[in-house]
Amino acid sequence: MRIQSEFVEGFGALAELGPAVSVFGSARTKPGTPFYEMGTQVGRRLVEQGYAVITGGGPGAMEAANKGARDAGGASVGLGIELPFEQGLNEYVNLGVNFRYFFARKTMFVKYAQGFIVLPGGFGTLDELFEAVTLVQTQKVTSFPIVLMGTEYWGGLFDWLRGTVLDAGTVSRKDVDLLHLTDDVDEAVRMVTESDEQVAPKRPE
Ligand SMILES: C/C(=C\CNc1ncnc2c1ncn2[C@@H]1O[C@H](COP(=O)(O)O)[C@@H](O)[C@H]1O)CO
Repeated sequence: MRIQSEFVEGFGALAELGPAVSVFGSARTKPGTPFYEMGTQVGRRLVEQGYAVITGGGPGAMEAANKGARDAGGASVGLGIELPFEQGLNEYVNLGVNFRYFFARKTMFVKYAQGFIVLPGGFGTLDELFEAVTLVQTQKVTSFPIVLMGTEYWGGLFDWLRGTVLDAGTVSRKDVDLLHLTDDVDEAVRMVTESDEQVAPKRPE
């Protein structure tokens, strides 16, 4: 069965990955733009801190993070998805797995990551962001940090959640505090790695 084999293949490919951070972001971010540069820096810094980088394996911000990770000599994972306008995995992926089903792929983003960094993005990125935060909120996964990068880009959403949504009582203070916001790559990487050290202080060499 195709669905089952996607889970089996994904688990098999990623089982030995070691510590990793999933990086989400727009498929439309163009090389040479500030957000693309931010993505490459994130990929690079994560690898320098001993983490593999997991992305959707596509163009834009995903490619940027994979490029940073690959150029820094680290594991650069791409979880590709079959789409009608598919472009294949970007050239900076050095461990790729392809999926037909979004839900099998999403399981891999969460199961093998110790944190999430979210670059500016559209519907796909928002879907991945809120899936991650819902799983943490409902304690279906360990409480991983979720860091949004780009204060100007995400500021409106962040303020809306902390204002309208919190005031309406549809989320709790604890829920909105799961999300962090910064422009600083080192701070973003520190937030995900420091929390991981607290959760898993000893990792086998
Ligand atoms: C839109 C274009 C190509 C799409 N190719 C994708 N390849 C892999 N993963 C993708 C793709 N598009 C979306 N995703 C996933 O959603 C997130 C980005 O979505 P957004 O709507 O662009 O923010 C990303 O993290 C992927 O996991 C042609 O440019």
